[in-house]
Amino acid sequence: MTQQKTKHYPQHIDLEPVMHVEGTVRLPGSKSISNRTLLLAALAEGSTTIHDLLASDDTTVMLGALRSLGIKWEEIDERTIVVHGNGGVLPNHEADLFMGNAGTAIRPLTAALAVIGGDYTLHGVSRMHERPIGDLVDALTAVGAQIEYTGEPGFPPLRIKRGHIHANRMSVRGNVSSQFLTALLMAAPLMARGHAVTIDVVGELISKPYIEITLNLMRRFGVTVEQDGWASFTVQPGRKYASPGSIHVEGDASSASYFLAAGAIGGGPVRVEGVGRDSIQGDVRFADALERMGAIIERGDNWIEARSGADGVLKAIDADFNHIPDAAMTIAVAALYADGPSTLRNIASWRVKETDRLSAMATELRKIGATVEEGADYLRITPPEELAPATIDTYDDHRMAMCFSLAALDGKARRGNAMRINDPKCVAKTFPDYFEAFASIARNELF
Ligand SMILES: O=C(O)C1=C[C@@H](OP(=O)(O)O)[C@@H](O)[C@H](O)C1
Ligand SMILES: C=C(OP(=O)(O)O)C(=O)O
Repeated sequence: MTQQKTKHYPQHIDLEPVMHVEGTVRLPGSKSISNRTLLLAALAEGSTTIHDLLASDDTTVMLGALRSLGIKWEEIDERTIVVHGNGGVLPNHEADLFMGNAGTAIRPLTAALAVIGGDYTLHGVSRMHERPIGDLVDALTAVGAQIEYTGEPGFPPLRIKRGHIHANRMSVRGNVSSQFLTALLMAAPLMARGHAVTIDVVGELISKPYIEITLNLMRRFGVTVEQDGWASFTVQPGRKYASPGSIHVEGDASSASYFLAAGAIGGGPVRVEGVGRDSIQGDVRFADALERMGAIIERGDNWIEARSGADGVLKAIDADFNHIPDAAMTIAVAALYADGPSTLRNIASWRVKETDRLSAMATELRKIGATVEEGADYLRITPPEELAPATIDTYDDHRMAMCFSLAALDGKARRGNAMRINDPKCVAKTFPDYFEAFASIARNELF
């Protein structure tokens, strides 16, 4: 019943040093677009054919949840799914939903289920039970939702019952995760029955480009949100989701970052296909950061290409990465090849993702010889004279595994090394075939 095919991974992968990278990679579908599209299609009137949907752990849990809720969908082929929307009504009023570690599944579903009402339990892997959800639950309970914590207050698991929602105006904090605002926005048309619903953001809003993805996809499903800067968002009464008929999922711009960085470090050109200059994903701006580091970037409608600059040495960077928290992890590893210390600022949200990424990143970069200063919300990375071979722990975090594969690359300033990546199966969260794709751009045997 799940879409993702089971794949077998070894306990660790040993990467040989890579002398040169070059080639083209077709990206898997965007996780952020896939999971939003699945939920919007389920809530819409009519059937939606979704092309190039991501097949990974995060979409598998969303598809499984929709099926448990009584939403019908079928797989046409490996990359195409048809979801039969049920117009904002869920056939099953009771369900136990396993959400893995997918923030893009549990947060939007919590809001939608709390508004629709029923008897639902949402839980996930142990790390999911340490990832905050209190700001979203507070926003929903303040307008009449019934949500209980069955474990630690502020964290999943959750039990959602039928509440009495009266939401003309609601507010949510935006400084821990933008996914809470995304969740409320996607549920807002279900609340805007006979009156408008305004959502005010309290304090700072992080990861803003992800809100743009949400608004863009809601618009494609027929609901326009009125926006007052980043401070408040209004859905007018009577707006309902309607299927656009068919929708195409862009390639994942965060997944693109590993290949673009590879091209920038290891010669290139490396081209990614599936995202381009018109992408709706903020993470395409990762290419701008690489450009600042001296890489040569070219962009087409549906592709981006990176290669090393004229002297081949990456320039150190000091920048705010709040807008691209996921792709910024790739910059942290690219910084190993830079001509001086790099500073990644305003990335406190790293602490509450798949692992505490500030701490994990600092620990693993040090194994390769870097000097790392770990602040509350920043990392300062000074590359070593020479990179050391290392065994990298991945903390059940797909991005740790994917980023650190880059340290096998030969750069102009520093040579790559044999890298052992422990527990490579964690890449299945968003990119089950990552290591095959990485091997396809290595111009010597990788394994
Ligand atoms: O809405 C989304 O699709 C996402 C938002 C970001 O999370 P935060 O808003 O928690 O930073 C990002 O890190 C995550 O991978 C996907
Ligand atoms: C933070 C991430 O995931 P999630 O959608 O679970 O928040 C991520 O993919 O880097």
